[in-house]
Amino acid sequence: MPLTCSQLSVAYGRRMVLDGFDLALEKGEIRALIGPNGSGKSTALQALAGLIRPAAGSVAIDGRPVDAMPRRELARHLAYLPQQPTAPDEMTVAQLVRQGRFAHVGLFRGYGPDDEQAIRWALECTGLSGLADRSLTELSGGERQRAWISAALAQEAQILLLDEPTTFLDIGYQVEVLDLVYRLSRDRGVAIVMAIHDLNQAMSVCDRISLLERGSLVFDGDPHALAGTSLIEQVFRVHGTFVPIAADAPPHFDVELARRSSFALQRPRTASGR
Ligand SMILES: Nc1ncnc2c1ncn2[C@@H]1O[C@H](COP(=O)(O)OP(=O)(O)OP(=O)(O)O)[C@@H](O)[C@H]1O
Repeated sequence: MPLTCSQLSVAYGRRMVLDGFDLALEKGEIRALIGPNGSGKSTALQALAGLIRPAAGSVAIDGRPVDAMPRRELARHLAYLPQQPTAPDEMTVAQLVRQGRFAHVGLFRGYGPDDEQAIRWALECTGLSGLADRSLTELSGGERQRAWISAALAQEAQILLLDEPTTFLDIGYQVEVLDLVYRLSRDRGVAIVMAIHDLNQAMSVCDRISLLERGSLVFDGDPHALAGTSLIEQVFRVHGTFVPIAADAPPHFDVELARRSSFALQRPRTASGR
């Protein structure tokens, strides 16, 4: 079992934002973390990455607690891509991706052929080989997103935590990233947890789905099982139905667009009538 956590809870100050979160991530599994804004997805990913000290519970990789693991060793097992990563403006794509190898090089071992190959592979996978010498400021939002994905890939970790990896991407690159995630899991046995807002992409690509509501896990199971519940409607406060799309694929959620507003757009008139 590459990544596990049990009864993981995180508080910011006195406010508990993740409460009793459980995960048992298998080798090669793709797990979607879904839930409304502010439900705790990013917090869960940060806690899984060992970046936040939990108020309770613990995270382990192959049974070893991550908080006892030296950072470099942890980075060889686990790559984490936050929602809004930052880097110095002048950094080039190649430099950023090169940094992804930091866990594999050290005081006594510089960059070798293996590292150069991993960097080339990571750039190719994200279609960035031609932009390697561009600085990050000279990229579009989507290209920058792919540069960060590339850096995470160069890390060649067996566990990949991705926080909304398709957010800034056009539909073509969204599909490419999801295909890449699928190939990494199936061909290389990489276990992936990704926070994602597109429910139907999660239904199509992921083996299992964890649904969070106000910091609590309200569902953990496969997409077919989720489609058998009314949780999506309840948790996201929408109307819709799951509709079949193909015999061998999980159904997709067809949301009903009510074209109604829950708040008045018209400003109340004053006594003067204006
Ligand atoms: N550094 C912080 N300090 C205090 N509260 C925080 C901090 N980061 C997040 N929160 C709060 O914790 C809760 C969970 O936030 P989190 O970012 O994990 O949600 P999320 O599900 O990833 O949301 P989104 O879909 O909007 O990205 C929210 O109520 C948020 O306001």
